[in-house]
Amino acid sequence: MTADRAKNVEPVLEVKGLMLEIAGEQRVADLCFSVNAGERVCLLGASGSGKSLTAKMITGTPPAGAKLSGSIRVNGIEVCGKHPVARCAQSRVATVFQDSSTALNPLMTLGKQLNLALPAASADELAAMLERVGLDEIPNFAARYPAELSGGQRQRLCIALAMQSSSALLVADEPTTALDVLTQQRVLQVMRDACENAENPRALLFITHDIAVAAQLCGRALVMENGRLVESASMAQLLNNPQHAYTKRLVAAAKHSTALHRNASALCAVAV
Ligand SMILES: Nc1ncnc2c1ncn2[C@@H]1O[C@H](COP(=O)(O)OP(=O)(O)OP(=O)(O)O)[C@@H](O)[C@H]1O
Repeated sequence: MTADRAKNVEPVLEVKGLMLEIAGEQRVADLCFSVNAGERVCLLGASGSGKSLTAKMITGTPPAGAKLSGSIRVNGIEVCGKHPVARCAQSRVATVFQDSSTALNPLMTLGKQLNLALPAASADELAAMLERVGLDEIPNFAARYPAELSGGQRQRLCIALAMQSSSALLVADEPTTALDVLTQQRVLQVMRDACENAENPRALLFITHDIAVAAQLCGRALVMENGRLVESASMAQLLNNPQHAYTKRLVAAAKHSTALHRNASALCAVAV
């Protein structure tokens, strides 16, 4: 199968009957879903519901000793249980994880790491990339080491690098958690643009427990509870007519917090 045919005909990500067991305990059970090119899908769920383990199986980095079964196809190519370096270029996954501290080489300057990661990029292209994620105003950026950035700055750099990769699938696990609200908006826009790229539309699996952030970015939602998928719907359906008890609680809590924000803004307006 050619890359073009795979891109046009099959979903970029197709998960079927996926299971994961750690030390004899089932942590993820019978997952089935798919994500098409250009689609932004969020994976929601409470803490411990299995979102990160699902992301790790898709990216090829499950915990050591975990037992996987089922199927994960990226661009039509089976990758379940395959380490990232054993995957062919077409089936590689660009990733951004919650903790950016391990994604960069602590002993190499940022300039060197950018040149290694993107050898064909011109100085202008690198500057534009840094500007998109708000890192362009940091003095002596290229000469700094990762430890000389804040956690949020490191996270933005990792997001920018993932966006530059040619992978058709991006898996982002809580990528905006460490960011302030304005930077978060900027990063969401970068991810939106990467998926909507007309020449190379990407599929995004966005993992979060924050339904408000998910609603800004994603058109479709999957909800996990206790390692299982309990709801799958368009974002609009999920917000207007949640079906599962957990989703109902999540939506009600998000609406309550939005109402609180609205009241707080009204109070501020009165105070002024
Ligand atoms: N390496 C591991 N060894 C044993 N159990 C694990 C391991 N990693 C995760 N688990 C367990 O598997 C379950 C799912 O974990 P996972 O990290 O996928 O949750 P999550 O939905 O991403 O939660 P959070 O939103 O808090 O990040 C949890 O009960 C967790 O304790």
